Amino acid sequence: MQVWKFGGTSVGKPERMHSIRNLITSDDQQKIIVLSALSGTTNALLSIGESLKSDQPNEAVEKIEHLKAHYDSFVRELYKTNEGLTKGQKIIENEFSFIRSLTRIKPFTLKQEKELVAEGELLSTQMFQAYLEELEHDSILLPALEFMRIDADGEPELDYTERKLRELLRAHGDKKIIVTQGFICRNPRGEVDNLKRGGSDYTASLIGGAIRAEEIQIWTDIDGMHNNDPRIVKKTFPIRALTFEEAAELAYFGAKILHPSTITPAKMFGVPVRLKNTMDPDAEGTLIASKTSDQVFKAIAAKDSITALYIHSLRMLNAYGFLRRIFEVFEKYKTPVDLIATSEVSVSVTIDKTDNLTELMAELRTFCELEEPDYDQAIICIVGNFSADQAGIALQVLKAMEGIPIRMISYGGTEHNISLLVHGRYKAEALNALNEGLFELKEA
Ligand SMILES: Nc1ncnc2c1ncn2[C@@H]1O[C@H](COP(=O)(O)OP(=O)(O)O)[C@@H](O)[C@H]1O
Ligand SMILES: N[C@@H](CC(=O)OP(=O)(O)O)C(=O)O
Repeated sequence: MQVWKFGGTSVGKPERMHSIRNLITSDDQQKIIVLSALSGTTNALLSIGESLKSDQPNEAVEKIEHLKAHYDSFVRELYKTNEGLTKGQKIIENEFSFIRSLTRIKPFTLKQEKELVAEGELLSTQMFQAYLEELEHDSILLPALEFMRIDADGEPELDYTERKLRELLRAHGDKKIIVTQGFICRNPRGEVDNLKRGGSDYTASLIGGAIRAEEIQIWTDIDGMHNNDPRIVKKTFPIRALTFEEAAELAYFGAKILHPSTITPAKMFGVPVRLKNTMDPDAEGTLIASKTSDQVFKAIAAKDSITALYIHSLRMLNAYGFLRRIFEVFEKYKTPVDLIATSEVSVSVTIDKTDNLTELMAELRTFCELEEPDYDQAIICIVGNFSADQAGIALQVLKAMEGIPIRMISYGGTEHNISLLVHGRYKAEALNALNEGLFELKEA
């Protein structure tokens, strides 16, 4: 069985839903179809939540009716028959009456916000499955809230998903097309929760891993993973093959096409991930698996809003145990460290989670000297084959970066990654300079 995920842009218009129906029914293979919310919906729901949090119910109601009008016209174009349309309208009435009911709950808490934001996927999947039913496709909707759960740390419980999905598929596994929601899940309290923004990719790979799928396909609006961020750099091109490790680095360091955690479950069970373009289904896309090409420079990504901490030992030279003590503090405050640069008496690290920064820094100050952190930094991550025996690789990178100030460099952590820390204001310049300096670009 394959798992296919369609993102917001792929379901964002009625004609796109028509196209994905053609895609998923073009062969006879059984598939699990994971859908995101219609593009713009998650942001619209979060904005309604903001109005409710700031106790502005009238503003929220206005936003709700505006969003509902969009869905009303969407279903008028989606369905072909009166029966289908009536079903679609009923789905919208039900879900919007729940959304309206949230405006009466005071105070509006995080629990309600999570319920509100889940409506995007609940709407898109019900509407799409009703459309499949209208066309008499052999399909069923499996509620993700019945098999997707996170633990107290927000980590998905893969064993639970595996067990629950096995039961559900035993009961409904004869259906050709099994539709489910991306992004949403339950938490240990049984409440509705989610896998964070862009989390539908993660849902697809968790399902793919849990059922040991033949392949996971992520369908979006571009022909695969590009060698650089196409939103910032003009001359980018798709990469045909990446290893799990390379793709994970790129996703973690900002390649928005994939949620940062997507690769983990796929890699764990060796399930290949293929990135495909809904607007151009014949384009080859990118295959993420165990093999790769031996090209030196493969791709670049950038991660924003990074904070750099500069930590100095009070004991100066030969201070063994110093690193352990520092990292225990990061562990205590559940703050992952991305880049590290060390000298004999100092360590510089970067973090992107800063919710405990004041406490973390206060604790470090009990045994270290700290400089003022640098905020608004960007990590530029270059992925490729950087064999330790090959000369000149770092030189090429630094040459391309000539004229752009670099704050930190990480080289040698693996043979596949070079990371640079620059101030956020140099991010676009760095991505463009590296694109020109490291790739042979064909004229468009
Ligand atoms: N390296 C990259 N390769 C391809 N796309 C990228 C890359 N970096 C950023 N993107 C952006 O990711 C977008 C697709 O991701 P996303 O908007 O989350 O899609 P979806 O709504 O289908 O989930 C593309 O339109 C592209 O602008
Ligand atoms: N709808 C959610 C989940 C998601 O993954 O969306 P998309 O596939 O459009 O990135 C979000 O906007 O975050």
